[in-house]
Amino acid sequence: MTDVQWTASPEPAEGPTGRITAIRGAVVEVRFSGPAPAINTRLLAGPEGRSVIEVADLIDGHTAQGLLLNPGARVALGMAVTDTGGPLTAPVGAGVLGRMIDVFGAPLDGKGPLKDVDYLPIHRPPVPLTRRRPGGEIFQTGIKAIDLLSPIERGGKAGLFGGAGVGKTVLITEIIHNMVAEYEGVSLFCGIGERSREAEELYREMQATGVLEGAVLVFGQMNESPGARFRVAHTALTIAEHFRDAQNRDVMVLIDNIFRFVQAGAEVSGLLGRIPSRVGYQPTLASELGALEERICNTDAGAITSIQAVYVPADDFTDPAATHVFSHLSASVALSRKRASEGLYPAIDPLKSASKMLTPGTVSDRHYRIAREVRRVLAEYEALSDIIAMLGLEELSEADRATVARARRLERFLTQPFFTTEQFTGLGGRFVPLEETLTGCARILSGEMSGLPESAFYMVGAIDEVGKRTEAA
Ligand SMILES: Nc1ncnc2c1ncn2[C@@H]1O[C@H](COP(=O)(O)OP(=O)(O)OP(=O)(O)O)[C@@H](O)[C@H]1O
Repeated sequence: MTDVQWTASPEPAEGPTGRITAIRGAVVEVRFSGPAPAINTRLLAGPEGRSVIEVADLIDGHTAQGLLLNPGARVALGMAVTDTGGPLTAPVGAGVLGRMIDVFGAPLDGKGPLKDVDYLPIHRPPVPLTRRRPGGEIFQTGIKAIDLLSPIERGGKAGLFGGAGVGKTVLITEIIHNMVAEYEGVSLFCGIGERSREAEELYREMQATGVLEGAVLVFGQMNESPGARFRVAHTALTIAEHFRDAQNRDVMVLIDNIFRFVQAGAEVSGLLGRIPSRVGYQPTLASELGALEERICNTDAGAITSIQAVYVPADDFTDPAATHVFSHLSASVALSRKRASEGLYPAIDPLKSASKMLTPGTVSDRHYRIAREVRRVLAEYEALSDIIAMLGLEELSEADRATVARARRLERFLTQPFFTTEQFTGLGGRFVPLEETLTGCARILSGEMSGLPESAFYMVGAIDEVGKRTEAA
């Protein structure tokens, strides 16, 4: 850990001191002569208080067990520990805009200390139900498959689910690209347990596209301690809540990857010697996730919209981490390995992706009808796929063949070149307004385009491009 780390938080109050009596990896036991500090209290140890410990358990009235949050810092038996009397704090206010910080609020961008910030505790109860406001509006992403089949709610929570390497990070970066520039609120990106390279790339890209000024980046990447990865989401949410509550602004919180939050919680639980629960996860999974997710909500002051990438271990969508995250969301976009292997990017599975916004009263009737029809045609195609594999297309009835023709064109039309993948696909990105996506799907569904080659529909933006492509060929 760097020197700036501990200077990021305000000066520790001169509180009661204790002594370290045991060290087990990142877990430290501290004995106080007076009463032990409360759970979640921040303790400081080592030279100039550089080692930050968060109290996790109380062993008896005088002894606390805590997690060392910065692994580079050294602690030793007998070392003095100061009780700061409060929890970890996060910097909030205009001074964090345009900055990249870590879980302690320390700058990671080399631009010097944060100015013009206050500090707030990172632990807060969720907003009571009476102060919450329902959403109801749709956020356009410009990504055809998402806008059509799992529209994202303004002030809602959306999850991008997928196994390793199916395109979660690419998709979330594209959403940032398409939405952040036009978004009038504050964007907050929280990186949890992913590669540091991705953090650096995102920072550079946001700087290059000029959206960094209205954004905050908070990182606890995979090289950080489990405690830091576990708490970084709380730091990020505290910053988001402050923009909402104190400045009445809308905030978009992008999290890559919420699974790593659950995973860090499992590591912390293991370090503290708690008995694991189903599939090795912590017994407190549901409450930990609930305490975090429930903080993301709308109030009269403003809306927090959140888009979260969710890693699905071994592509098993019944994994407890994935199902628990799923239960908090208003829209879920499932990425499929099969589609990725066929090059159908974004590899969104139209039948598994869903949104509670896709109901007649919320989206337009046209949107609802077309989305249902697209799903129906694709589901029929899937049901026919075994017969096609065994007997061939020729054995199908005329009506089924027409369905297959439409489904295969729809599948290709729902692919899209991304701005953020331009360097390696060589194709310019496309932002497709919802109306154009609907028109394209309606035309394919009507059968009027079944005469055109399937390849003409692959990696296009709006439907006019299909015609232009066939004319040029
Ligand atoms: N929309 C896309 N267009 C073209 N290629 C893509 C697209 N999405 C993903 N890919 C390919 O898939 C690779 C993996 O994508 P990405 O890193 O987003 O996956 P991930 O699901 O975040 O993986 P991990 O779980 O390992 O972080 C990319 O490097 C790229 O080659």
